[in-house]
Amino acid sequence: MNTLFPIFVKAENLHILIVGGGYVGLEKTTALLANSPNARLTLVAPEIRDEIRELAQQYPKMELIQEPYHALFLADKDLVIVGTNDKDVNRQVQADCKNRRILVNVADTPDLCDFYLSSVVKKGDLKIAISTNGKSPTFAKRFREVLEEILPDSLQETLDNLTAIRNKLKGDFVQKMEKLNEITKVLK
Ligand SMILES: C[C@@]1(CC(=O)O)C2=NC(=C\c3[nH]c(c(CCC(=O)O)c3CC(=O)O)Cc3[nH]c(c(CC(=O)O)c3CCC(=O)O)/C=C3\N/C(=C\2)[C@@H](CCC(=O)O)[C@]3(C)CC(=O)O)/[C@H]1CCC(=O)O
Ligand SMILES: NC(=O)c1ccc[n+]([C@@H]2O[C@H](COP(=O)([O-])OP(=O)(O)OC[C@H]3O[C@@H](n4cnc5c(N)ncnc54)[C@H](O)[C@@H]3O)[C@@H](O)[C@H]2O)c1
Repeated sequence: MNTLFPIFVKAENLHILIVGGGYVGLEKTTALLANSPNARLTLVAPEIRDEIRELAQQYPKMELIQEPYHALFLADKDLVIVGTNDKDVNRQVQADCKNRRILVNVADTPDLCDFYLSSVVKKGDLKIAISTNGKSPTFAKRFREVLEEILPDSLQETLDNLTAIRNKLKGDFVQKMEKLNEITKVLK
């Protein structure tokens, strides 16, 4: 059964810890910054890839700590993503997070994840997150490419127009809702 509940997080309101500075650390850092360039990120690992160091130079709210993980690094963190090449470390981080009620993603172990990252389609203000319930991240990536190809750039204009109409509409909540539903029938 697919019981995942999708939400859109204002990552800039959070302090996120990434544990591991290899390919997985790079992939998850890139995904976060591509969507939320103002997110406060701390990455901890004894070895950190050069590409991650370059990102840290471009994003002032990203901090690197070149040390092995310690539970003390969880202080003040809201969300954690772990992807080291040491399964015991990954499991320890997950257990420490659970003890502190911090949401955690263990990249290579879906069963230990409180949340998954998704493939993200972006057309201006429209954002679509795709998940396959962990079944095939590659399918999610390919489906993102399909949607990116077929969604027209004019979507932003539609959204801007609808915002303008929404702000101008008079009447109570129900009247506004009925009007907006009427106007957008052509989109079906
Ligand atoms: C969507 C995306 C978001 C992102 O990471 O930003 C994402 N993985 C992406 C790519 C990708 N990851 C992997 C490949 C190699 C091919 C393959 O295995 O398919 C490719 C393809 C590539 O890179 O081309 C390997 C892999 N991934 C996971 C495992 C462990 C396992 O399944 O057991 C392994 C095996 C590791 C090993 O073998 O050791 C697990 C997860 N990966 C997820 C997300 C979560 C489920 C999302 C969902 O519900 O669909 C979940 C559960 C946890 C998480 O990571 O959050 C991003 C595409 C972004 C884009 O381009 O749009
Ligand atoms: N979910 C995914 O998308 C995905 C994709 C590919 C691989 N994986 C899996 O994720 C794991 C990591 O892969 P990788 O390619 O990033 O490995 P990698 O070898 O490139 O990097 C491992 C990183 O873990 C760090 N590390 C090791 N011990 C640590 C500790 N005690 N504290 C903090 N950091 C520590 C290392 O310093 C290094 O930065 C592998 O098990 C791999 O199979 C997951």
